[in-house]
Amino acid sequence: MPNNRTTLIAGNWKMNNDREAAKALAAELVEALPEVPAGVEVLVCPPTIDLCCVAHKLEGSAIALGAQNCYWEASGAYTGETSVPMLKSAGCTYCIIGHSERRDYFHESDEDQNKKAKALVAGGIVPVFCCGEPLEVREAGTYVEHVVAQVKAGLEGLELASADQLVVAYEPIWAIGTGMTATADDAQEVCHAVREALVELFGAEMADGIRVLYGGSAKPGNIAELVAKPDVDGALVGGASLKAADFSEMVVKAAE
Ligand SMILES: O=C(CO)COP(=O)(O)O
Repeated sequence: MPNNRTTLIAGNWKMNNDREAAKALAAELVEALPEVPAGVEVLVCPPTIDLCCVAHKLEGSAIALGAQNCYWEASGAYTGETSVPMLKSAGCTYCIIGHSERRDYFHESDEDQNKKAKALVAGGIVPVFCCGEPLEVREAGTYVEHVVAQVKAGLEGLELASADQLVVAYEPIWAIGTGMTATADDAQEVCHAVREALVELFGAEMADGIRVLYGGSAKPGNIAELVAKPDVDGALVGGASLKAADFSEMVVKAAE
């Protein structure tokens, strides 16, 4: 049965581009996507330092702005951190949390993600909550349990007034930046399990409206078959989001 979830194509620029390159990429995207196709929403997540200049370039466009990380306290002595109200005032409507790179390199826990998710929803920003298994868990065959446990730990106790207040992104770590995309069936299997976990957390009606994305070597050549799967509602794109031509092609293909 077709669902009424809007496909989300989100670019995670990670730690790439200086200020001028970030502005140029944003301007190229606005030019390439003067209108976003019906049924698709487009989001870019530049590095924190470039949020304001990219926001300026995106003004008046249909492309949304998101951050790559946040802290859960609103203000205070937290050197180097960025709060939810600060992101909001910079123009962000989304914020990625729990990316495997933050979990691995910066030792962020499920509990950290839970605090971030709650602070974001309370502050009116949509968390893009990432989950995904490393290669050894995939090979051991316990990846569904692994991802479901991350989802439950990261999102338990979160209070949602509507389904558009949360996005989940399934990103198998072995597929990130490796060129090894999960097959569309692999993506569907885990995205479906994620949705079942969301049913347990938030109830069936809410879970039916929450977008679940796939991420990991998503590109123009595989986006159509990924989003054709019933539980894959878009993609969180790394490398291919740094090229305006590739990213805009993905947006168009996701709409077809
Ligand atoms: O980590 C990712 C997006 O958050 C995926 O990165 P790639 O698309 O470069 O594999």
